[in-house]
Amino acid sequence: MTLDNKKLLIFDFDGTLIDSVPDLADAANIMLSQLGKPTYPIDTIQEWVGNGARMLVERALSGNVEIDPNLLDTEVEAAERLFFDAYAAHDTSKTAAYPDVDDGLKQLTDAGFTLALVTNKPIRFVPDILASLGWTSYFAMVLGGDSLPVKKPDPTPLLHVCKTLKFDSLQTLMIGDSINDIQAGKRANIDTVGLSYGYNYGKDIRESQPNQAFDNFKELLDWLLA
Ligand SMILES: O=C(O)COP(=O)(O)O
Ligand SMILES: [Mg+2]
Repeated sequence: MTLDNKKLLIFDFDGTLIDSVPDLADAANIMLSQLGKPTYPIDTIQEWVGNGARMLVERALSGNVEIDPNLLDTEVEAAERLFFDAYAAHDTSKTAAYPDVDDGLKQLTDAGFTLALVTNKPIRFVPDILASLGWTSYFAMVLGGDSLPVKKPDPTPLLHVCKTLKFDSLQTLMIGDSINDIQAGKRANIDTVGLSYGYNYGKDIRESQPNQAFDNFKELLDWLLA
């Protein structure tokens, strides 16, 4: 892979730019307590993040990354409402940018890259979190997990961003912490960068064979801005 022609950087959000698991875990545990169910430590809940809020709720109700097949839709929907209420009240309480991201987004913008955000997080939560970090103006386009009928690892959200912003897949780089980001990139014929510090079901992102992998945002910046 060469960086020469890369113009559009599509970033994942949770586990890539922000450490959001403390707030997601609090919201999941508030929901579980309200339902009289057992709560879980943050390290456990971290391994349930990656496929959007609905799946996090289903995994929390199951107490496992594998979803209990006996869960009822009505039960999940009621739990999801409780989770959404709890997360809306706490989506920026403990959420913080990873080191070097805040300044890095500015440096990448100044260097002429176009930035976009594609997260599996429900879109309703994204604008407030971006605003709380002062990042709204950095992103030419933002898609949430429910902005389109399908989410990552489906390639559709990435292809939709490329088409809307008028870049082809060869001009684009997908940067994320999860196998879902890497698979979406590969299926869209977009080169991928894996970041190892986020949430990937407890697995090393290098197992997903991204084109490049870095252990912190600073290394990514040094490579992109070299
Ligand atoms: O909400 C999730 O499950 C993961 O969100 P992400 O796609 O920004 O990592
Ligand atoms: Mg992520």
